[in-house]
Amino acid sequence: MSALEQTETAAPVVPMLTIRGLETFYGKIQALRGVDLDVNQGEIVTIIGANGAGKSTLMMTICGNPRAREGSIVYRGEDITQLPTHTIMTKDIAQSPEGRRIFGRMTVTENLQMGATLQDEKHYDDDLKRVFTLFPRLKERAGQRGGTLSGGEQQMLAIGRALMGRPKLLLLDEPSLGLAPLIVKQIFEVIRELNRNEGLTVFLVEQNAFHALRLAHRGYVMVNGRITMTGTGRELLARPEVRQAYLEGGAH
Ligand SMILES: Nc1ncnc2c1ncn2[C@@H]1O[C@H](COP(=O)(O)OP(=O)(O)OP(=O)(O)O)[C@@H](O)[C@H]1O
Repeated sequence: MSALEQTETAAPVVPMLTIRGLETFYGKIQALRGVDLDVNQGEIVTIIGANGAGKSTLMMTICGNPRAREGSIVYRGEDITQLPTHTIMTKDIAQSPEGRRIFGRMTVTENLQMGATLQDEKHYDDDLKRVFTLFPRLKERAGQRGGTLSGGEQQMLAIGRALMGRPKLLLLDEPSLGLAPLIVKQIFEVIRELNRNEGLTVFLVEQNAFHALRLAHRGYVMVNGRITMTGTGRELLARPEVRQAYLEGGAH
């Protein structure tokens, strides 16, 4: 195929998130060191790395807390680097944070309602139905308090709550953390479906490199606040350095 044919047939790349030279500090501790990263519309992009590499900090910096000291974050053409978190969250970005942070005393349905507060009420019934279809376990436990759910159900609830905000970009921080392999598989399958069927763009922070790189179109490896490698999920999975550091002996 000629280069021209390739250009004609390839789907256009539409940048969704463009991060350049990002530096984030906690007091004197520098957590991000000149991070460059791109997420295009319709992609699943993952960032993998060891404990303390800076993955969560990157995700939180995208959401404005902590704020970047240097560099820029452009979301769908708009520079959001210095915007407050509550403003960023009105821009069709939803986050499912590490540790889930669901409301333990509220029921499953009430938790989901909290995710819909910025949405038009007319979508509510349909959106609730959609989350219950994606995660039938949540439907079965609709009236149960969040704090009494299993870890896997809490993770489904955190993702479901994020989806109630009708995001165009879904940020997921370690959805596999502490979960049994079968539940991880189920949750990742839902993320794949959302991406394939609805074109949802996903940015996924993960320590579980095996699952994350199999799911993602592209991945980044972070070491000590720096991006050290990038490639397609498949390319990274095949690299000996990645296998040695993040796969061999690891639980997957
Ligand atoms: N609130 C904070 N105050 C001071 N230092 C922090 C704070 N949060 C994170 N750090 C430091 O910033 C660095 C990056 O941490 P971060 O949580 O982003 O890493 P991570 O890659 O997400 O790790 P994990 O996979 O363990 O969640 C670490 O050295 C950590 O100790």
